[in-house]
Amino acid sequence: MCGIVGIVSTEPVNQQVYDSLLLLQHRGQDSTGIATADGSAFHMAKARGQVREAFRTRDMRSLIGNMGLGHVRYTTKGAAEREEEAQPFYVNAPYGIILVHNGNLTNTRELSQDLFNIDRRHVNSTSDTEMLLNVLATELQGQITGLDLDPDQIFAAVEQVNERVEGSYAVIALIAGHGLLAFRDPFGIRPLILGRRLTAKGKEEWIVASESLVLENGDYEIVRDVEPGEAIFITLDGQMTSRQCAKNPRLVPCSFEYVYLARPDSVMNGISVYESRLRMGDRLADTIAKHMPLGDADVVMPIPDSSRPSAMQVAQKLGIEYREGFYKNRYVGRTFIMPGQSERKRSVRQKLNAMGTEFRGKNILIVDDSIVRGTTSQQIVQMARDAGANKVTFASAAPPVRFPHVYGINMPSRQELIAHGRKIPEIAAELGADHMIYQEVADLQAAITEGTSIESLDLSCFTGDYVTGTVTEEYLGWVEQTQLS
Ligand SMILES: O=P(O)(O)OC[C@H]1O[C@H](OP(=O)(O)OP(=O)(O)O)[C@H](O)[C@@H]1O
Ligand SMILES: NC(=O)CC[C@H](N)C(=O)O
Ligand SMILES: [Mg+2]
Repeated sequence: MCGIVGIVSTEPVNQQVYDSLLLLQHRGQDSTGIATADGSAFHMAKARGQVREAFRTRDMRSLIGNMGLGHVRYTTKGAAEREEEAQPFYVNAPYGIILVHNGNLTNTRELSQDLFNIDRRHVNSTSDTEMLLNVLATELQGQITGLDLDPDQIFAAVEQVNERVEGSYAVIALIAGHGLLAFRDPFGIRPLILGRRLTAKGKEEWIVASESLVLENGDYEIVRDVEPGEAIFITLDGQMTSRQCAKNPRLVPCSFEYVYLARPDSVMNGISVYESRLRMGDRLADTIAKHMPLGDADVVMPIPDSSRPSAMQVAQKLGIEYREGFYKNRYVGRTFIMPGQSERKRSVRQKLNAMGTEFRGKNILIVDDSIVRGTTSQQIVQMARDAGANKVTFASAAPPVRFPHVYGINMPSRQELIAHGRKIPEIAAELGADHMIYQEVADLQAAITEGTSIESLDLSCFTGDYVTGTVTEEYLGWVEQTQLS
């Protein structure tokens, strides 16, 4: 996942885009970029690292214009360390398009061949986003007849993009001299939400972003989530039109957003992330009660930050004291979304420290939101033991992650997943825990969708069922061989 934002205003947008990216920082830490449009001229600044360290005052000064977009990257395809693969990407024809993308395309092999052989386009990186941009540019080029561009032509181009591209994509693009285009894949796997506000002068401003907290923070009214398969076009003077551009749209949002990725204070597809985490805790407590004699835990402890709501709820439901025994260094970022296993491993130790008094002689029930590679949990169990814990039970608010996630989360190979090919007692042994308890898949689904009309979720990393057709055994093998770990 990455974080994206786009704004059409009547005033300069550079600071607003910057502020929005700061709020989306938890979605990507590898690199970041901002682009603005001033009339028909684009301005762009992108760099490796986090928002606060990437942009200088001189970058901000150069980002002039009343329409803009921004990106924070968590690499899933291409190289995390190469600055030229940071987003946004730009093509000069037709009109000039600049684009950001959250998601991951699963038919990049076919796309790169078609772009070269049929469309005669040169893609200068290994990024799937640059391919997506070139497909959009080709299709838009195919629609235009004269100098003008109308929304019908744009929507027809997005229809073609939806035909050619597979995987997950929430996209925002600026079309020079015309406006802002945003669209979401036919399954709405990755999030995108639309907001509006009036300026002091009574003019309408629009925003699209990955998460609702950005809208709330900027005092925007939440209009709605962009529908799966829907495209939205906002002209430079604030006229908004939208159209369904997919043949068979069906909402199948990514469950991992609710488990880990999104900020708890966001509402995504009408579901409060925080409340879904509380419900995960509720259901996990029932499973724990079934599998563990209650005397086996003196305290419930979260692994800060993401598991706090679920752990709190587990403690309350089981009537066990909630204690915070791990102190988190707030200056270390999220470890799971760091590129490279050695950095992730080192960061867990830097990030968390166990406070002896909370552990000595006690039976501890540790709750984390998810266990993926086991990088965090292995070290946590050891830290608990070193601090004098008696029994250590480890509970996960998500089911075992046994399959790669190919829709925008960097867990491409089965071998690196601690639960892959292991039974639960074997995972416990691997982590050094006395006992392990995982959320059931049906409970996770119910915890997220309860009280909504959402029928399906992307649960592929737990079940191995992929909603887009192209994810075959052969594809997964190819991803394992070629992608980052
Ligand atoms: O099994 P692993 O491969 O270690 O991955 C899972 C862990 O990584 C995440 O924490 P992270 O430190 O990224 O962020 P957080 O502070 O939001 O919990 C997640 O919350 C788990 O704790
Ligand atoms: N996590 C994401 O959304 C990543 C977007 C894109 N696939 C990239 O690697 O840059
Ligand atoms: Mg965590």
